[in-house]
Amino acid sequence: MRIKICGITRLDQGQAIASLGATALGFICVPASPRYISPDQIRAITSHLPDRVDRIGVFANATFEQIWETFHQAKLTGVQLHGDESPLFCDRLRQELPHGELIKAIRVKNPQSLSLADSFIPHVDALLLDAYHGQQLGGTGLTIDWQSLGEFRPAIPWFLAGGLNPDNIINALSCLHPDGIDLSSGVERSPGDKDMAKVAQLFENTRFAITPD
Ligand SMILES: O=C(O)c1ccccc1N[C@@H]1O[C@H](COP(=O)(O)O)[C@@H](O)[C@H]1O
Repeated sequence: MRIKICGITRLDQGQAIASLGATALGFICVPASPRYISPDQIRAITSHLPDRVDRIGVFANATFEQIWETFHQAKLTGVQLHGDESPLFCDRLRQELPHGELIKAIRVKNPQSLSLADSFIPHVDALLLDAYHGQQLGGTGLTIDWQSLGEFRPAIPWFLAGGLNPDNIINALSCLHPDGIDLSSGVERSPGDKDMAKVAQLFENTRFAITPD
């Protein structure tokens, strides 16, 4: 199972989280977010990470040019689209960033949200399900009703996100079997500042779900 820790803003924390076993780190490229980090600041972190760790930029309704430039400038390996991007937009990104992993986030509001997720399957590499919030796009700490995802088995890998933390992760993974999990606010002291004790606890509590290389 992949473990992505999102909202990284500090090199020391990024490196420590990679050492604990994160398979991916996420960087928030959404200017309105309190976890925003500039492309140059991301690069200062990504340049000092082990190659095995994926570096994912999180965007929401950004232009193609903004994503393309940030991807290269920040030395990212993937892009997470967390806004209202269309399948057509995903196709274009995939064409122009052929080596980048493309993850489409869907904010789950109702059963139709899962049909929307399915409609992206031919256009992206992975899906990510996050909780819906009326005003905020992500990093809300809200959880999805996991029971409502019982039938969700897309034909491509998917991440479970939304309000996950060291305390609820065992319960979440007893209900669902995602290919990956993604956490942000559940393992931080304040936006962008990770709580390393909580991150360590998370890895301890998910050890049962991690298959050795
Ligand atoms: O974290 C943010 O500030 C953010 C802003 C805009 C879009 C996405 C954002 N974060 C993503 O939200 C989910 C869930 O976060 P949480 O665990 O509930 O705090 C995660 O995928 C982040 O990448």
